[in-house]
Amino acid sequence: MIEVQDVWFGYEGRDVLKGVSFKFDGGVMAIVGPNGSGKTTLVKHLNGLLKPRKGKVIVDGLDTREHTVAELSRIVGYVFQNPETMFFEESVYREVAFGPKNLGLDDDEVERNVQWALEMVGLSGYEDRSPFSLSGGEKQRLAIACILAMRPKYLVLDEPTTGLDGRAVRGLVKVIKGLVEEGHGVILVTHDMELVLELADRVMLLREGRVTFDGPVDEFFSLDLESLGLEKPELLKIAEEAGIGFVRTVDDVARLIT
Ligand SMILES: Nc1ncnc2c1ncn2[C@@H]1O[C@H](COP(=O)(O)OP(=O)(O)OP(=O)(O)O)[C@@H](O)[C@H]1O
Repeated sequence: MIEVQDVWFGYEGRDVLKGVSFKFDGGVMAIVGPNGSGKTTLVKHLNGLLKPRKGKVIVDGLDTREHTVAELSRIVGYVFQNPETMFFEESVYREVAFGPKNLGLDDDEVERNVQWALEMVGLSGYEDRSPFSLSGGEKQRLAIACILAMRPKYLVLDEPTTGLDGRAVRGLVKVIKGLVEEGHGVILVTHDMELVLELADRVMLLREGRVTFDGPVDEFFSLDLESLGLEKPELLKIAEEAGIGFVRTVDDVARLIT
């Protein structure tokens, strides 16, 4: 369980998070909100990269103030925005092995974790490739594998679809669904409403450092999104025009109109 209790945080004396609270115990939660509302700042608290000025973050019983990022990263894995900037090894294998090696796992365990992580993201067979030679979508999946290889229970993905084309996004959606099936809790920070519709069970809306909505995905999409500067997914607009109510996928639409 991730518990965020009345968290306040600011940069240079300016408050960016103003009393954020929520609990997360699994499934897929999307964190959405305008630019600068504090989404990245909030999720950096979940593995201890940032510590609250006031309030608490507890992950599986550990207070993030009392534990290192390395310890907390075994529970909450954080995949950065623009992950390609973090690659530095000459091969995909070495890149993915870096995290588990750093945790002090033995060679067999490192090998097992790397193979499992690459398989989960559909990059088995890419071990000897240079990370820099991969496509945008493959780089995003490699970044996920690097974090997965440390076997965290929860995964935080910060803007994972930025710069990806439709095919790469579909690959990523498949990866995330696979992780959820394996019992991982996933927190998605995103502006991509199509992704929210397809994947999220729950949506949290941040505005100016405060949670202004936290509820099920269908309730979220019944809000006046335009006034929040967010675009309703095309699929939902079509479903509304056809009078079939809330749907999440094209398959739902097909089922409901036949
Ligand atoms: N290291 C930093 N130093 C100073 N100010 C920062 C720093 N990081 C973020 N900020 C400021 O804090 C506020 C919240 O930023 P944050 O990145 O958390 O928002 P966000 O909701 O993730 O935005 P976006 O959707 O644009 O990624 C912004 O005003 C930003 O300029």
